[in-house]
Amino acid sequence: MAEAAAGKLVGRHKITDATAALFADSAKIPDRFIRTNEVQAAGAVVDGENEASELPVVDMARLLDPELSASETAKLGSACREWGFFQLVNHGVEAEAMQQIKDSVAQFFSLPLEAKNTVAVRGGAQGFGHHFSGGASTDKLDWAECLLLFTRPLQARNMDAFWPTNPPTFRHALDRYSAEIENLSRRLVSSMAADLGVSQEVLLGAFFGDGKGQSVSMHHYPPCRHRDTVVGIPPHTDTLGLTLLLQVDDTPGLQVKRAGRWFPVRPLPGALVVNVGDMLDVLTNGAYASVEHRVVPDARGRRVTVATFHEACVDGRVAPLPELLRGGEAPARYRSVGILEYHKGSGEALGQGTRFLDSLNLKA
Ligand SMILES: O=C(O)CCC(=O)C(=O)O
Ligand SMILES: [Fe+2]
Repeated sequence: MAEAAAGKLVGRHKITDATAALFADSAKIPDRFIRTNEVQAAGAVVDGENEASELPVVDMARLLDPELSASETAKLGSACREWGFFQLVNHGVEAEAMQQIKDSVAQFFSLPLEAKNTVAVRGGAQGFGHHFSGGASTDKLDWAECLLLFTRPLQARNMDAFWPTNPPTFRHALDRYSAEIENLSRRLVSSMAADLGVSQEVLLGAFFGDGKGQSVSMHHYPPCRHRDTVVGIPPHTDTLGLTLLLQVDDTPGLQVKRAGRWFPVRPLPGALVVNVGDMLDVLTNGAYASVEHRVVPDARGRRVTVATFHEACVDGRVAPLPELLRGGEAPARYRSVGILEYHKGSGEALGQGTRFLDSLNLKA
């Protein structure tokens, strides 16, 4: 949900003492958090026991193996087209880097509020606080705390203001994890280029060329005794290009929408959950789907996650890749938009509870 420019347009609230007390004991939920109507209107949840409801699984080791690569690339492509989501196993992120970021983020969220508020939001996108507020329920709050930080390009980091020094491992852990995830994303995007039949150089440049942004959004969803009345994160699509989600514990909560119903994601041990964001949907001219998802808090366990977002554009524009339009032979599904207008538009849309991608759709 995070994007660089949105904070200027849509506010993020600080976490208050009253909210911290509520998150520690959810016996009685105040009005500001009660969203029963929204929860009911969002639709039915599919029974997670049904095997057919499982998210596709993609194996990075197979993508890199010359003998297995072709079939695994096809699997990756169909996951991005059909679901917009998959679990990535054997991703190769160093085990120690994974453990460090998990421990550091979990420890940060366990601190008293006063310590967390040393890196509180200050009117912009970054820092510790609630999610972006706005949309259909402007006055309502999510059942979650969030620490959002810009990690790339390196000059976008505002370490003094927003990077915690408590726990002492935090900054190093995030720096290392950010680099690991960028490297992994490069490998994934290369395989996506192979699946799409477009130049690897162009797609890699779109994501990782000079100045391209990476941001990391860390979430803590406290348990809630009245989970059917509150919202962890409301239904949304990710406005940037590609998201890789690390689930720190095995508490479920993420749900993906498919054919009008919500499919719970059951975290595979050690896997990352990857999803297509709106920018990649536009770049692929709609071939890859940016799909709605949401988070429902658990009744008993807390849930901690680390979502890493990468933005993507070509020559400063978010537009279908010319290769996919085959010199005008294939109709463009989306109009082209400059990156600044894109960020501004998605920030405004978020505030109005609409989706900026829809305004780019030429077929709508
Ligand atoms: O925490 C999660 O499971 C999902 C987070 C998410 O969807 C987001 O930050 O955009
Ligand atoms: Fe998301």
